[in-house]
Amino acid sequence: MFIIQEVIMYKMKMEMKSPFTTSFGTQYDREFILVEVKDENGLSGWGECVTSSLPLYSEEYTNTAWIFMKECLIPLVVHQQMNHPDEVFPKFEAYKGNYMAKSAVEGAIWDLYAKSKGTTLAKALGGSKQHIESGISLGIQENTEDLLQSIKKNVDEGYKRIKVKIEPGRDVSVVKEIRKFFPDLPLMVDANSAYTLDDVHIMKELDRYNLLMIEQPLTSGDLIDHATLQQQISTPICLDESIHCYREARQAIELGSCKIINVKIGRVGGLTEAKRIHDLCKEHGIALWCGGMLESGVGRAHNIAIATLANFTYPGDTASSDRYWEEDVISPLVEVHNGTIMVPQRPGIGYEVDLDIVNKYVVEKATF
Ligand SMILES: O=C(O)CCC(=O)c1ccccc1C(=O)O
Ligand SMILES: [Mg+2]
Repeated sequence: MFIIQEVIMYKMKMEMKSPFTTSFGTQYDREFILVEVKDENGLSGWGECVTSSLPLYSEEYTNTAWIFMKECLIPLVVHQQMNHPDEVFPKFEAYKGNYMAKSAVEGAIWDLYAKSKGTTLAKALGGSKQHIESGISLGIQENTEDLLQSIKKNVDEGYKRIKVKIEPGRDVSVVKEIRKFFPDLPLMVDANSAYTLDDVHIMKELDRYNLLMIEQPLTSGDLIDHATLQQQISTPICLDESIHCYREARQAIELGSCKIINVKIGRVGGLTEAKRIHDLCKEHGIALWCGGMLESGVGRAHNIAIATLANFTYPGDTASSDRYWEEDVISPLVEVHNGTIMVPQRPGIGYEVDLDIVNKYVVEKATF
C-alpha cells in the first residue's frame, strides 16, 4: 500500500535535432508534459504525456491534456491510498477519452510502485526480456536521395527494421526506389491515415514489394474499411491510430482489420491497458510491437519496459536518445547498439531523471 503525497506537472518544450514529417505535418519541436508523483518516503515516479502541440495525430494535444490532468485526474490520485497501479486506469475510466493524459499519470504511478518494490518496471509489468530490438521510423523527405542516405546510415548503425512514412504521391515510387538498393531490408511503411478505399490500387502495388507491414493506411475509425482492404492484399495491415483500447483491439481482431498492432502506451491510456491488449493479441496470434511518439527519455524508458513482454515480437520504433535530442532528460541516455537496447536493471524505469535538464526546458510547472 502506498500514498501519493505530491504530484508535479512540468510542461516542457524541447527542440528536435531534425524536423520529423508525416502525412499530417512537420514537427520541429515537442511540447509535452512530464508528471512526477512522490510517496511518503520521498521516492519519485515519472510519466510522460506524449501529446504534441496540435491535435494532428489525435484529438488530444498538450494544452488540453494539461487542463484535463489538473482538473480531472490529479484530484483522483493525490493523497490517495493505493495497493497496485492496476487500480488507476479503472478509476480514470470515470472520465471519457483523454488517454495520453491518463497514461502519463498512470505511468508515473507504475514507476513509483516498481521503485517502492525495488524492482524494474519491466519486471513489475511481467516482462522478462533482457534486451529489446530496435527499428527506426524515418519521416517523409523532400527527395528520395536523402531518404536512401538516411536508410543506409541507420542500417549501418544496426537498426533491425526501417519504417518510412508515406503519403499520396510519395508512396509506390519511393518504395520502388528503396527496394532497388535494399532488396532484402526489413522494410515497412506508415501512412498515418492518409488513404481511403479509393486507393486500393496503390495498396495493391505496395503489396508487390515484400513489406513487413503497412501501418495505418486508412482513417482511425475505419475498422470495417481496414478489414475490406486486408482481404485484398497479402501484406499485413498494422493498426496504430485505430486502436485506443482493449475493446477496439478485440473488434479489429474479430473483423480481420489487421494482422499486427502497434501499441503506444499513451494512445491506449496506459500500461495496464497496454498489458491487456498484449495478452489479448497473444491469445489470438496477433503480433505486436511498441510504437513511438518522439518521446523524451521518460516516455522512451516506459516503451522499453512494456516491450519486454513476450508478444512484442517485432522491433519497435524506440531509437536512441541522441537521434532526437541534443540533451535528453534522463541519465544514462537510451542507447541502441547493433539494433538492441539493454533493459536497465535499476528499479522503476531504470534511468535517473536529470532535474537540471528538466528545469532548463520547462515552460510551466504546477504542484499539487
Ligand atoms: O521515432 C518515433 O518515436 C516514432 C515516430 C512515428 O512514427 C510517429 C511520430 C509521431 C506521431 C506518430 C508516429 C507514428 O508512429 O505514426
Ligand atoms: Mg504510426
